[in-house]
Amino acid sequence: MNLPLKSRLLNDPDTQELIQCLPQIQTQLCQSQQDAVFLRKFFRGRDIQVIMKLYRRLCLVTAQRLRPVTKSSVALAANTYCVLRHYKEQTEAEELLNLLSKPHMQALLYSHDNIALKEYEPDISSLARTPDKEEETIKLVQLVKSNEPLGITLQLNDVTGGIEIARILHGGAAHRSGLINVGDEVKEINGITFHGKDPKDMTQILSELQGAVSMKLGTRTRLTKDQRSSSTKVRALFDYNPFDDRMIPCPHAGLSFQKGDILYIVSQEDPLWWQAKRAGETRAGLIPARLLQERREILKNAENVEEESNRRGARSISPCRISPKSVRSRRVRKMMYHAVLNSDFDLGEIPTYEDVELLPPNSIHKRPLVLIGAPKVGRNELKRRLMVSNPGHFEDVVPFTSRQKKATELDGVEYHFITRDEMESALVAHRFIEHGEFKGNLYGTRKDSILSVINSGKVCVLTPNSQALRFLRTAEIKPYVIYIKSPPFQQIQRTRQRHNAVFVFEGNARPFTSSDFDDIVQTSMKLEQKYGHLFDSVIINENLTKAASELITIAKLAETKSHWVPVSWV
Ligand SMILES: Nc1ncnc2c1ncn2[C@@H]1O[C@H](COP(=O)(O)OP(=O)(O)OP(=O)(O)O)[C@@H](O)[C@H]1O
Repeated sequence: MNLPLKSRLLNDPDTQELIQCLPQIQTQLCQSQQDAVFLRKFFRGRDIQVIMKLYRRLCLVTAQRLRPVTKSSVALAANTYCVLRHYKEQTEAEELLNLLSKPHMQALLYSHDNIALKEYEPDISSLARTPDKEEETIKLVQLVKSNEPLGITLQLNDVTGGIEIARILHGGAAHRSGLINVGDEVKEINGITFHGKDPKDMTQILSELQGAVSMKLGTRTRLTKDQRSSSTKVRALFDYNPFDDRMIPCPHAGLSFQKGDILYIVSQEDPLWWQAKRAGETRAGLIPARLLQERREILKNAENVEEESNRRGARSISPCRISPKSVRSRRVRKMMYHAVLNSDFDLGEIPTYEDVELLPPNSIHKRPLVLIGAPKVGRNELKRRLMVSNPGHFEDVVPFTSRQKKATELDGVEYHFITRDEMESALVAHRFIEHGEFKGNLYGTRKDSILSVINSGKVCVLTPNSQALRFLRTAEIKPYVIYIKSPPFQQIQRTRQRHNAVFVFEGNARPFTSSDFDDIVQTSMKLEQKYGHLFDSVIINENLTKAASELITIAKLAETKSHWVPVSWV
């Protein structure tokens, strides 16, 4: 057991057997003495022995049929951590908390999940990291560096103490030269020795170089995998600034982006750090891979859940802060099926990246326009103005209700009137994209109403609640989502008061109050935060005439231009 690694490898029974068989093979196969020498050297080589050993271990593990108990130990640990924080005083809890917060434990759980999810590649290179001295070749590379970075990141090889090229950023100077590979050891750059130095200091030196750069690189005899190229296009579902990211190997090599940006993924070689660029750009930067971002979000959500439950706990000890009257009026408004900002809606969805593709315009399937916005921000006013701008081209859908028809109403005009039983069975069959109950009556918009407008060749215009986006964003409907955003408080107050705008609820009209404006501004912010990544266009509804004309322009573009959509829609 205590034999040095080399002797242990040479004692590997399978390779021993192979070596013993060599003379026999030699007489049958080898043409020359040179070939025989090569084969012997090859089988005695360290790499092949490591492979054999690994193979035998894998056979053993496969035979044992090990199964992971869970595939999400990271999330489980995060949840456990949150729960345990309430019991900090107890020694056992404190000990476990301490254990779970250790980076090594987190790394272990993270690796466990990767293996459980089979998110690994058989990379045996780390076992045979030291190249044989006589097999190492030195190459001299000359580049001319302008203001742009070289486009490489460095890492320390713990075994050799050398500094290696960890990544080559797609489109950067190093990538374009085609002369540098991942895994090359940087011996010298412009006469500065790199061996044994700190990669961070060396990265700094690299960034300061100007003009001709002479690099002395040690190349591996083993083949490094080519950077896997991929044409995946994604829409970012979160904002990212590499300089705020403590995990990124080199912030200068990062690519910052905002929610909704379209990114071209040029390499997914590294399971934690992808390389991406924007359309038209040549140089790529590092972005967190989907897997890494998901894990981060899971941890963040666990923290938020904990904070939320703490807040709720705090609220429950100070009841009756809101007067009974305001509670009642709030409840009445929430019961109507808009304005429900229910955080349960998106549970289970982790916003990272959405694979997208360009959808060309289609005169047969005109994409429905979906206006999303805070209640009373002006969606219906804008819809009305859009529809009169081109009568017969746009159409809205008539909702269904179980309420009694009034004498002044016509079936199929204000509503389709059906019985409660009919309404309920359609609900059970998931035929509604949104529904709600008000004063004992059901109301809702049916999916087939939308499809029938689409099939008629008209542009369907909808103003559903934001939660309906989940049911609308399908390959069948392919909606174009326009966010009607509130201007800041002072502007909304000024424009609405100048326009004598009224707040209508259940047929009763009254002037807007400051608290209504405040509600609109706050709800707008929350909607944007939660659904911003799903918006194709944004209109700020300050000046009504301007906002309406923007809507008309956007509607035209939605119909006549290609747009990025989830890849499954194309
Ligand atoms: N930019 C604007 N300037 C002035 N008044 C506006 C503007 N936009 C809308 N309004 C007025 O604000 C009031 C509310 O607008 P509207 O009914 O369109 O809101 P909404 O978003 O459709 O509300 P809900 O979603 O609750 O039906 C109306 O009186 C409308 O004329």
